[in-house]
Amino acid sequence: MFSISDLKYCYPKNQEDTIKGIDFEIKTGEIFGLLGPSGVGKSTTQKILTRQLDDFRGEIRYQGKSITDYSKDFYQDIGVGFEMPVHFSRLTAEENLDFFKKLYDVNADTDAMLERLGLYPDRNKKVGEFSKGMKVRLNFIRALLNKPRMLFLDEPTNGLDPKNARIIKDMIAEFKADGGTVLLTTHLMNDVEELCDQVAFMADGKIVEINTPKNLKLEYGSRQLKVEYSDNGEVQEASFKLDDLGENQEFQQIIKNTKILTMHSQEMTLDNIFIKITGRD
Ligand SMILES: Nc1ncnc2c1ncn2[C@@H]1O[C@H](COP(=O)(O)OP(=O)(O)OP(=O)(O)O)[C@@H](O)[C@H]1O
Repeated sequence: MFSISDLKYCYPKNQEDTIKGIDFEIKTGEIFGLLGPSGVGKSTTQKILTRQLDDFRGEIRYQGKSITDYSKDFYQDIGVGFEMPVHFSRLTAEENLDFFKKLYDVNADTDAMLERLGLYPDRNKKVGEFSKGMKVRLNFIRALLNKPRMLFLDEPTNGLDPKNARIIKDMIAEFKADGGTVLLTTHLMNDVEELCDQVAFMADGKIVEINTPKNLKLEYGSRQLKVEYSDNGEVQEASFKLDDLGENQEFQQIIKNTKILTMHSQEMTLDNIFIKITGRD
């Protein structure tokens, strides 16, 4: 759906490129996670792909055509959830949505979304009186109000309580199930693990790794087996490499002569992989 080749970008007042030649592809129907520590260029990449920043170098193709060859029809196709919710604070939630709906050919049922995200009772309240979490939820509805085919989300669950974060994640998964494609930026590795088909790690304006979450865990995981056993009434713990369990005498001895309490293969968490790849917490 999106194909990005050798993308570079320098902010007008900066000396150095913020995006330093990145390549990736987002396939139709997948959720692609763009990850990395603060300041590496994730939001800048999103802004370029959504055509908020021009003057990039390299090539960006959407549905096979360069994004610079699209006119306003490009915006009919995409939905964008900015990191910082931007609303008209003197208008009500409903007035905000009605305003933005007028910009599009097709409109979604926003009442149903307001209901689902618990905002329907407050739809006639001025957005200036909304809490941060309410603004984030309204922002998400705005991203979906034109029934987009491609959704750009920058930290969509930021500042939400677990219940509302759950609803947003369900809605993202449903969007994908209905054939939608998503570019997701987040710091929350649980969200990545749950939602993303592919992830790209950025560090200092470059992509340093692209893979599926599962492959990353296999590649970076320690592949250890942790065994908890009872030996003469005393609880003990031991870890073994999964790869040579068959030949490991100590492991064989524990299996034969002790009572096994628990046994778990140890996977690397995405949080640890993130730190390992990007070198930053
Ligand atoms: N308008 C701007 N003018 C100049 N430099 C900018 C501008 N916006 C962002 N930058 C710089 O570009 C770099 C990348 O910023 P960007 O917002 O893309 O990072 P990010 O990875 O999205 O970070 P975060 O996770 O904190 O949102 C940073 O060094 C930032 O200071």
